[in-house]
Amino acid sequence: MQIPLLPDLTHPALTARLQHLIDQKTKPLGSLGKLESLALRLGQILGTEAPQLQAPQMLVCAGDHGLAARGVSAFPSDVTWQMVENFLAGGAAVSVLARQHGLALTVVDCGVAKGIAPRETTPGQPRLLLRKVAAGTQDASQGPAMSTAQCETAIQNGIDVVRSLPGNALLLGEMGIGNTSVASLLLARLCGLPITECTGAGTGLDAAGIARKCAVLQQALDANASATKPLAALAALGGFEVATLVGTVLQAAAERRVIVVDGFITSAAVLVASRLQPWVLQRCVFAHRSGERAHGLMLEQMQAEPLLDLGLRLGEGSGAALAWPLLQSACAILREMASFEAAGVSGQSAA
Ligand SMILES: O=C(O)c1ccc[n+]([C@@H]2O[C@H](COP(=O)([O-])O)[C@@H](O)[C@H]2O)c1
Ligand SMILES: Cc1cc2nc[nH]c2cc1C
Repeated sequence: MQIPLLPDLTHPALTARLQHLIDQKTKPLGSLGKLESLALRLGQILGTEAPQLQAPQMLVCAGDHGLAARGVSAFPSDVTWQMVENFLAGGAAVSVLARQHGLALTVVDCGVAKGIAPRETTPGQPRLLLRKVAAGTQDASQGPAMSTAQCETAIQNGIDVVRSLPGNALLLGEMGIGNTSVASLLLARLCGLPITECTGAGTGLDAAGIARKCAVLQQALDANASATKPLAALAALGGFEVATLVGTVLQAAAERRVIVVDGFITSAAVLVASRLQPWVLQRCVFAHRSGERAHGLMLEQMQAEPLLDLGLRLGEGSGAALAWPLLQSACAILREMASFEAAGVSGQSAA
């Protein structure tokens, strides 16, 4: 496995030109709020004053977790494969939203416990890729969830999947019963935070359930105490879908694609990727702040400002899909909105 190298995208001349263009549009300075910083970022990522999003790809990575047997989720592991089938059949939230917004949907079996049967690819329909490293991870409360080799294979799978996809925008989603535990563990380990601050309800645990989850997660941290570096932490505490996502983030960032990050779990993958290659964050748009308690904390650790705050806590890429029209609008504003000069509108404020 070779971690892709990323150049720094900071380009003061382009940034200044983009900011000037945005400021000269027919509107009071700053009045389009976060859409303005979004437009600036998209221009920087795509390296142009006239950004155009092409062939957007929604990638949903799925995997199962040995930890789930310890009662850390409100749902059983079988829901992972059942939802994969639902994604492919077109009935899940992400299926509906991807259809609505014209996002090509690819579901990747990164390590679902049950065998997912291959199927024919029909153009315009959700696609299945089988990249299963193993049938679920080991129980991280007893030792490493993955071997180093398994973790590297999953990262490489993510790199290869992105290489095979067209377009210049990648929207990230995931599915895996137990994977809020993975995200909490990675946040605690990589940011040095107490597990109680990093742990929440996931699919719907009550207060007593969260307390039990915290106790199990503390055991996982203790059982993997020496795994402190990003890759070691990912192997010891992570999941196959999270490691695959790390690979997709690294590759998409290296190719200068726009990366639209969904919720708590996809953000955890970005956190790991950014510890391997800090410039990754320049290529990311954080779609929303999840209702999962520690997501705000995780975003703060990356100094990330999410676009939406709708109380979503579904995952699947649903928040990324919902934010997509904002990215399209930001590009259209940059490309099509008139300047004061072109429209003959007086650009001087009276004050
Ligand atoms: O994306 C989020 O912020 C998010 C927050 C809570 C739950 N989820 C989804 O719920 C599943 C994990 O929850 P849990 O309780 O099984 O750890 C997994 O399939 C995620 O897609 C996702
Ligand atoms: C039903 C269900 C759907 C999901 N989608 C993403 N995570 C999920 C978890 C559950 C339980």
